[in-house]
Amino acid sequence: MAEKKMGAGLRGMVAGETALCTVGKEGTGLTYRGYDIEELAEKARFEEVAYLLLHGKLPTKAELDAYIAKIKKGRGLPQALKDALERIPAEAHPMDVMRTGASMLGNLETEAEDFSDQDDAADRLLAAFPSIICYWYQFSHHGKRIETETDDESIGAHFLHLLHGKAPNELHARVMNVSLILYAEHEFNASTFTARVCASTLSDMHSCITGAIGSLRGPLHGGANEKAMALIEQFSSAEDATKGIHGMLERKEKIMGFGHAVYTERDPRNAIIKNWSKKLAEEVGDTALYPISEAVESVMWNEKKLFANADFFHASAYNFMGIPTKLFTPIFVMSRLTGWAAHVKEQRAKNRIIRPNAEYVGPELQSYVPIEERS
Ligand SMILES: CC(=O)SCCNC(=O)CCNC(=O)[C@H](O)C(C)(C)COP(=O)(O)OP(=O)(O)OC[C@H]1O[C@@H](n2cnc3c(N)ncnc32)[C@H](O)[C@@H]1OP(=O)(O)O
Ligand SMILES: O=C([O-])CC(=O)C(=O)O
Repeated sequence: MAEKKMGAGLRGMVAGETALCTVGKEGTGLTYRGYDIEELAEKARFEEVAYLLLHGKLPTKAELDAYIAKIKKGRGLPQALKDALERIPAEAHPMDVMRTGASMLGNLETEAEDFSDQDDAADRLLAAFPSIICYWYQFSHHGKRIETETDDESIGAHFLHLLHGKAPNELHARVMNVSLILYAEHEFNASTFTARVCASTLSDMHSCITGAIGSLRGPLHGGANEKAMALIEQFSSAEDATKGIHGMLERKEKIMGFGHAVYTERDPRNAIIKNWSKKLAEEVGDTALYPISEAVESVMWNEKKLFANADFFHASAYNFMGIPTKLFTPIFVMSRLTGWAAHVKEQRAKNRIIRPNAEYVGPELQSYVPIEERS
């Protein structure tokens, strides 16, 4: 019997099982272990969601307190890692810094071969990522060697504190919390699939995460939030954006932060982050970025029936909190680490090496030609 031909990009193919997440059920849904994203974004702390993904259930109060204490303890960086970060130039892309940080930590705190400390490896990366990116950023851009151990209760506040040198206000801490929840998990997206393929060879946690960071970096995936910012910044007003996007569509250019491989009607994360972006716009008195973003959204829907994905309104939201554009995708890493590591654990628990086939489209069998006879 002929094998079923794969769709381009494996679109629509079921490539394995997961108990972690449903994406696009009935066109729009998103749940983490059965909990709806809208409810999690409204009521939960990111640390609870991390625990839910990594440990299979929402934590009790005592479990959450212990988990937060563990994360706080993991914020310090080994000297060898700081030395490595100090050698990375300011011009480097921060996603490359994240990739190096994960990999270097794997050299210094290698996971046990039997994976008995896989939870510790994941929790350490969760705690250390904000420290890694901010240590590098502050050293390379401002010549400062910062102390990365803060007393902030949340991972989002810890990041903003290290970035701005002071604890964030309540609104900013809340938006970071929501943002980290929204980005935490998304089934078999490209970066998570990368992590699972790596895990299926029985490789170590740090290799899986390092590979996943590489996949997330691309502009068709996590890198889209930075590209969305660059797009919005091109325009001076909502009218200018409307005209500009029409022109881009006529020229068949891709509009970053729109479309999705799975959702067909809307990305449920968009309305949530858009709402918070609006609140931030009011806080800073913005009269440009938010209306421009809405204008882009409206043209994309009216002209192409393409909706904003999770990345689009994250751009303005992060900008309003004073986060440099090039640090946008590293925030995605700080969050998605939880989904990646949970998938690594899930893959390991019921493993078979992931090794699909390819349809061969190359030349027929041919004879080797000695080099002196080749034209
Ligand atoms: C958190 C995340 O990772 S979400 C995704 C972030 N990425 C982006 O925002 C990048 C921009 N978007 C895209 O490139 C795509 O929509 C993807 C990568 C997200 C999904 O890709 P696919 O599932 O392959 O969608 P596909 O490319 O088949 O889109 C269908 C049609 O819509 C068009 N389209 C899709 N997205 C866009 C877009 N952002 N701008 C303009 N046209 C688009 C395609 O060109 C295609 O048109 P065609 O049939 O005439 O060729
Ligand atoms: O699911 C995808 O393909 C991309 C995405 O939205 C995510 O990873 O959050």
